[in-house]
Amino acid sequence: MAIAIWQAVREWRPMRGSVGEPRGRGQGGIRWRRGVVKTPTGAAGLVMVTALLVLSVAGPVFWSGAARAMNTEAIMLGSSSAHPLGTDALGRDILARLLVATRLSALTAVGSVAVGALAGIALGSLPAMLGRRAARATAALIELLLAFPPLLLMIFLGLVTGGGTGGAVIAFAGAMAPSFARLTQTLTLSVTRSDYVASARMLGVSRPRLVVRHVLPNIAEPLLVNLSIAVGMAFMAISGLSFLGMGVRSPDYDWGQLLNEGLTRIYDTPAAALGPGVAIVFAGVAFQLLGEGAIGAQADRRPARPDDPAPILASKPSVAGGDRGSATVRAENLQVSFPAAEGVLTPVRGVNLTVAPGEILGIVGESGCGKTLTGLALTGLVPEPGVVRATRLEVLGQDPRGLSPRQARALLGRHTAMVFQNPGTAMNPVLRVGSQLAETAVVHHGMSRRAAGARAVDRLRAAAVPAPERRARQFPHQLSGGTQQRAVIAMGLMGEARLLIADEPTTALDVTVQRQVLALLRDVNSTTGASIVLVSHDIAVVAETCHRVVVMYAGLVVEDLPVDVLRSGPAHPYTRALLACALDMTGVRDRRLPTIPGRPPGPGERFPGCPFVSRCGHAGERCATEPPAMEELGRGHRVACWHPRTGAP
Ligand SMILES: Nc1ncnc2c1ncn2[C@@H]1O[C@H](COP(=O)(O)OP(=O)(O)OP(=O)(O)O)[C@@H](O)[C@H]1O
Repeated sequence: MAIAIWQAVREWRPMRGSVGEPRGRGQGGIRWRRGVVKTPTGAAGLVMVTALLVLSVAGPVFWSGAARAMNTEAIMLGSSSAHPLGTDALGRDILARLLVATRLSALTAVGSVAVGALAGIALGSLPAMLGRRAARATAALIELLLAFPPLLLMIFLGLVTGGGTGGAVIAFAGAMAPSFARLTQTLTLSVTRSDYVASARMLGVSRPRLVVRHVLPNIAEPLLVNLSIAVGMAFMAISGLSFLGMGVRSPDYDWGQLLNEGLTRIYDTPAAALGPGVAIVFAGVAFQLLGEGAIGAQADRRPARPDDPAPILASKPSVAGGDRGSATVRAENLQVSFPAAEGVLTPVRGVNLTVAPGEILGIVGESGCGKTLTGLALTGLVPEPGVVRATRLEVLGQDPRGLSPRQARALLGRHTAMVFQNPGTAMNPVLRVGSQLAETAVVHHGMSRRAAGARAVDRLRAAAVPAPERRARQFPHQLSGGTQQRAVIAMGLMGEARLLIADEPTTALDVTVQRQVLALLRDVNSTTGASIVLVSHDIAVVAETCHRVVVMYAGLVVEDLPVDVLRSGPAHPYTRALLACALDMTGVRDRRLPTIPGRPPGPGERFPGCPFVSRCGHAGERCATEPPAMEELGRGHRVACWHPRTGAP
């Protein structure tokens, strides 16, 4: 039994779960619970835990009479149909006592975990609430407590408290609290680095409130999983203490005490020891399975590996210094629809895309394929009465659809910048360029007008605007198109932009200025580490600027590929046709420019198979009837085509 306690306490290793992913309140929990039931281990654990719960409630109600009834004529009887586990030294039925003891065993296990977890969570959260020095001292205290072997700590606490039921509870709680404190500290740290917490902090939320409202709800899932496993361990450990005489004492009794009594007659009546032993193992396994099931459910909720983009750039530290591991943008089954006289129009029919930190993603496709609306949906700017739906939509860790105006300002205003096609309309014509830029810093960063003005000039310089001091004093119409676009990009740089969405930023510019603006975007990306989504109908522009390209057709992504694969040979006939149509300035000048015959389906049209079928030279029967699923071709290259091509276009 001592070995069992040792293993129970020693094997208690808190497991980390997924954190920092803000979910719609309640929804994540429901999916989590459903996930637990769906996994075989989780379902088995749930059934076993429910059985234990029922027994701990019903046991004392139905069997306490039998458990108490002494019978001097039935002392120390062996197993029989009347007493399956035999009787004890006072002639009491051991099975009845075992069933009755379920309640106390469960109460002590759950109670000790509750006390230990509360103490651990409180201690582990302190570093995030306190000032730097106090936080360091708390972290050191956690380290110190962790240095004590949990078994020794438990026995020590058991002895100090004088044993008994309360002593056993405190002993196990004290042994597990340091591990829980460490777990909470680690999880809290990862969440406090995320942008939504940074935003809340910048908005003046106090540290304790930050932890209670923003951090703890986001780490609740992994904590709960570990709690479940800890309860299983507690059953074994506290039974072990009782077995050793350091836990529950007469006249109370739990499974450990019954095991102790049974073990003295293991050779005569093995069932008397076997019964409590099986009960302890059953409870331990039940909570362990439930915890494992919850871990499985968490893992299932994470996106499948192939959907994760292969990072093309090493992730640069973002300006905001935030959640570096996660994607800047993640959209799954993104749809944008508009009510219309002829029914609902859905120009964006189910886009999946991910933008990694520091990545430049190009969205390319013919006019009307839904590129702009996709970009607008990411920034919460889809015009009324447009409806945005998505299985998952995250921009810098938050769903732009669920944000209050204040939150949207904090997220989109500070960390996201939009560069529009027409720089002339992107700036207020009656305000000087410098004061427009400064406005952003005053509103979002509370800068003084003077400091904001100085920053505006600095940012104009960073965006390679010539004579920035003079330009800052001018009105937008006094600037050339290229300089206007630079000024708009500079406006995006006023905050701590981690995501720049540039929608056809060079379409209104001549070729020379176009190249300069694209070079500036690449520059911004490499110097600030900001991710960029570049929307363009021009595949040559995208190929020149981006790390990765998403090709859209009729509101769907038909190909998602690294730019070198785009150059060497994309797989979708549509992408290949787009490339073939691209203007080649070095090519033969009198060559007739190829076009793609036909037109894409409109936003109100339905198609049972591939949307490109009517224009594709390689289409087969299946293409007209069955929509092709996105297939992984390796190296982050995915294509939705029944007949993907290979080789140079
Ligand atoms: N407010 C709106 N109401 C109804 N339909 C709209 C609205 N905005 C866009 N659409 C339709 O959605 C479709 C996709 O528009 P979107 O601007 O996203 O395409 P795009 O690929 O960016 O094209 P372009 O290159 O011409 O800008 C178009 O057919 C357009 O008519």
